[in-house]
Amino acid sequence: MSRHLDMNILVINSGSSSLKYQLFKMPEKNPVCSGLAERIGIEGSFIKHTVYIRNEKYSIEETGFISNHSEALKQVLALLTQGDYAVIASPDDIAAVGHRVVHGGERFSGPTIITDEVKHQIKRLFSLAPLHNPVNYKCIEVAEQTFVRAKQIAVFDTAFHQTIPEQAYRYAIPEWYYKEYSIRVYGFHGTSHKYVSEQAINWLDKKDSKIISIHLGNGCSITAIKNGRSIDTSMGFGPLSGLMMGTRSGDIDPSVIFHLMEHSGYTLEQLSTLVNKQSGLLGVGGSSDMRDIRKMVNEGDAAAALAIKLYAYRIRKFIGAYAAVLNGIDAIIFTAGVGENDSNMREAVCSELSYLGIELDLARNTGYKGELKEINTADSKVKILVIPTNEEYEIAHQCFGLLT
Ligand SMILES: Nc1ncnc2c1ncn2[C@@H]1O[C@H](COP(=O)(O)OP(=O)(O)O)[C@@H](O)[C@H]1O
Ligand SMILES: CC(=O)OP(=O)(O)O
Ligand SMILES: [Mg+2]
Repeated sequence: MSRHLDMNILVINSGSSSLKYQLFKMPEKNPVCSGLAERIGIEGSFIKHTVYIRNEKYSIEETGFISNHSEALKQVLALLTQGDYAVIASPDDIAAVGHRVVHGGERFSGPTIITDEVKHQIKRLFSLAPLHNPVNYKCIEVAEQTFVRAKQIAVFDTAFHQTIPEQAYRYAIPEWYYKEYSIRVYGFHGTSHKYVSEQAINWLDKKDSKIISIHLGNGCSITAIKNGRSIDTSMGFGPLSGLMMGTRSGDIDPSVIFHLMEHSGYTLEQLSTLVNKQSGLLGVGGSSDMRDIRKMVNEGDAAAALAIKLYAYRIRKFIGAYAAVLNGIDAIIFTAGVGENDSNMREAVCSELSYLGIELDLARNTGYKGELKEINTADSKVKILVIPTNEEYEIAHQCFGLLT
């Protein structure tokens, strides 16, 4: 199946629990191949690799525990270059590798060629995005060693949120902390919020648009988007605040941290582990994976049922807040692993939002086929859209723009 291609851009999207990749022959939107390594670091890891030839797709799945992202990436590279499902003859066939990098601080507002200095900046931000930047950095190093002739390009999750106004990005602490330590809201999942909101704007065919984009993956965030620009978002200084997530707590009163430090002798590292890795769905319900939680709920598990309630409640609360921030809503978007696939979660979120003009059509809420779908009733004032995110295509598109 091996074939030679020219302007190939390989995109690596390392999330907190998964590694996704797609290879594009730009400017074509359809990928040459795509894949996903899931449940990295937890039981039941697997890699699914799919090759697209004309209108057919051919997939293989490899199972076996994958302990970390660099191991996952090495397996991916073997799939790309060896065996029946290989799509490139040699690593030199890749012109550029686009890397999703989660935290770019205030410095990066667009795609950036990775130099030693850029790597230094990514490293400096490790402590602010501990589940992501170290993994993103590792993937850059593995890619540099493998694709020695390719340009390595970073596309930052924070870039889309650089339009957030001061009243939303500043915390109510003395300015000195902003000036000296750059403490402010940065916001994350920007590539995803940008991509899905652009699809929604096309769908609405409306010049002035007020959109709430809800990204529910392992990490979760919600963004208020006015006329295509992010004006507020639930994640802040790091990808920890806001919604409840797979293993992250989302919003938590900082007094809880002070209390645990003072009375239980927790170290900084233990506290970071608690709110980043032991909380969210995992901490409340017993698994970080929504599919497991759903199974547990079906088996009558009360903790898993509570986890779902908390998760949906927090999203509803933010929709209310962002309706106020935007002074109205034209559309809400559900995207990413949970947002796209979990119709029960969409139902739980949309229930009791009719005062905002959000009316879900239960029949349309099912049978999602991986394409943009409108799931509101005909009378609903607000469109409810399920839109598959495609961070990889967005990254390839931005890399292509930078190179050409
Ligand atoms: N069919 C499904 N029903 C419910 N949840 C799902 C389904 N498919 C995937 N998910 C959930 O999506 C989440 C992962 O989303 P994803 O966007 O891939 O995460 P990330 O990119 O942050 O690693 C997991 O919690 C997983 O359980
Ligand atoms: C920023 C973030 O939380 O990313 P992910 O959802 O991929 O973990
Ligand atoms: Mg993700």
